[in-house]
Amino acid sequence: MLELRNLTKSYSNERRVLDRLSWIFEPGEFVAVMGDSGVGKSTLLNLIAGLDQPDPTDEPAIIVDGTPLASLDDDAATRLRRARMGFIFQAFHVLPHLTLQQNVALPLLMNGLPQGRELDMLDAVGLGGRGHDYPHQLSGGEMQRVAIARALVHRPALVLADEPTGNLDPDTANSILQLLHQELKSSGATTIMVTHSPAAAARADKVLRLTKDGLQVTTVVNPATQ
Ligand SMILES: Nc1ncnc2c1ncn2[C@@H]1O[C@H](COP(=O)(O)OP(=O)(O)OP(=O)(O)O)[C@@H](O)[C@H]1O
Repeated sequence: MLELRNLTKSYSNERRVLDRLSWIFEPGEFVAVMGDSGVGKSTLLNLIAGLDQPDPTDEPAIIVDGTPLASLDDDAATRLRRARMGFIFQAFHVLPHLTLQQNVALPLLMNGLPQGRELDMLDAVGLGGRGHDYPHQLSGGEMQRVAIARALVHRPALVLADEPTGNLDPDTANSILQLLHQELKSSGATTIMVTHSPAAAARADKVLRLTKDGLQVTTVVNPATQ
């Protein structure tokens, strides 16, 4: 589904953040990415999302569904991102001037898909009946639920999540993770979740631990994820 080949990223010719990282993400796999602060976890997500460019290499470094990202022009990359990816990023805030229903419907609108599924998604995340509310009327946990609904509404093949429970209390974080896990498994999306939380990582099928020297892989044996 997604292949990384010798993915390398340096900022301003200084230290390399990612150094020849290679990995294959299988369809439907839920993978947690962990590692020390500054090791390059968010950089990895940004590169996969096409929000930042890797160092140039001879062979393609990021291949999505067999297509090298670097072979796409800006328009084609935007279309791929819009149609095939869902984001749960702090930077992709829920838009304050749109209702929850309008926020969740945005990916449908942008992909020219029929409207309607946003209501099912709001129901699925426990916010059915609140579609006409505005984001400022929500708690932090509810806001994350909206972000999850919006990330999944257009049935993306690849979901990228950066610390989806980072600023939530443990109980809320746990219920959000449970919800995310359930929605991801029912949609069959490949998921890459950056997290510092061992509890969050324990829900994943695999944990990639980025280190300054390379990559360690832990396979999480968690009956709840099978
Ligand atoms: N735009 C940028 N310009 C220069 N350096 C950057 C830029 N973005 C990130 N870095 C540096 O790259 C390194 C990796 O950053 P990144 O945000 O990917 O780390 P992280 O593993 O996600 O960290 P954390 O767990 O603290 O969020 C850091 O040293 C950071 O300062």
